[in-house]
Amino acid sequence: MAAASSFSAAFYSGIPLIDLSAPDAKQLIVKACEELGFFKVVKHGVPMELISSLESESTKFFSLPLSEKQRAGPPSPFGYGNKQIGRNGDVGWVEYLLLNTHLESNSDGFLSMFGQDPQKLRSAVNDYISAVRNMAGEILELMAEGLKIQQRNVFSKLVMDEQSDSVFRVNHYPPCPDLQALKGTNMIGFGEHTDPQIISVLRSNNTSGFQISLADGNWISVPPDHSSFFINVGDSLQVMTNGRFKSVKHRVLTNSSKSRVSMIYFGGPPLSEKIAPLASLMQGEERSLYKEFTWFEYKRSAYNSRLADNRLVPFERIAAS
Ligand SMILES: C=C1C[C@]23C[C@@]1(O)CC[C@H]2[C@@]12CC[C@H](O)[C@@](C)(C(=O)O1)[C@H]2[C@@H]3C(=O)O
Ligand SMILES: O=C(O)CCC(=O)C(=O)O
Ligand SMILES: [Fe+2]
Repeated sequence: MAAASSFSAAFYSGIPLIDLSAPDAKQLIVKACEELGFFKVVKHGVPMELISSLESESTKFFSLPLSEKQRAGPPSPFGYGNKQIGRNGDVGWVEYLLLNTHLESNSDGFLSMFGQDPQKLRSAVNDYISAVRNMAGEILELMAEGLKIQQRNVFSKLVMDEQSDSVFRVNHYPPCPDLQALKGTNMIGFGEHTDPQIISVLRSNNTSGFQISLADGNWISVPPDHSSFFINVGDSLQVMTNGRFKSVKHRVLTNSSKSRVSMIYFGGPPLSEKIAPLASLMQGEERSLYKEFTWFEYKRSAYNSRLADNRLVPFERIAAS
């Protein structure tokens, strides 16, 4: 397993904090998406019981013997995975469940293998996804309003659509025993990458490890907060805003003594949806930085890439000289 090249950075105190109920939320969200592509959300309205219930059902699942968990894998692309991320050679100190948000679409009836009480995990996942999807929709509407786009559902309709190709993931990072031996070096739990979709909504327990990369290339550690959500701008939203919003590069480093459990909703558009910079956001002579593509085309290309690759390069327009 790879070690991160630097010591884990000190906690960063500059993460934008958005109170979803505040009147200035939309302007602050736009600023955060332009500067970092990342922010923390409080007063989000998602009941803590839903969050705790999913966390405890997931913890029960990950405590099962490996042989039982493996009955729900390997992820192809959905299912239980251990250390291998994607199918192109990436590895991390992590085990996970990767699910289609339309639970009935998950292959091979693997949902029925969800531990001792499959129904409980299944309904915890369903309730959680539906609450978080609504919150993502609300945030995407605030983004459109903050950008002064007339059609306030221009982004939200993509993830709220019945055909939306959204994904849900629960990651478990066990404490990393090799850490002591390596004295102060952190192993990679989940290697650096950007998320391909429109928006990612992350919630974790109180274990540190999540880092984002700033524009200057420095990595900063995000203080964990189990009662808040963290929002990542994904590649597709960067394209729709013609680069105005930044798809944030992030990674997870392991912890030597505590396990980390995170749950991430990746809000993606329907497969047939055409993704391109919105004409209404182009100012004056501004040129489109990206070629139009369907989400299906982007996804196919993304799933053939390595985690750390810049997946937008093949879709960039060459600037005219
Ligand atoms: C290495 C890979 C894993 C990934 C598919 C990919 O080929 C490149 C993008 C990766 C990523 C990152 C964000 C999400 O965790 C994810 C589910 C996604 O949509 O894109 C993963 C993919 C995965 O784990 O299958
Ligand atoms: O587990 C985490 O905290 C983040 C993982 C992540 O970035 C991902 O699954 O795409
Ligand atoms: Fe990610």
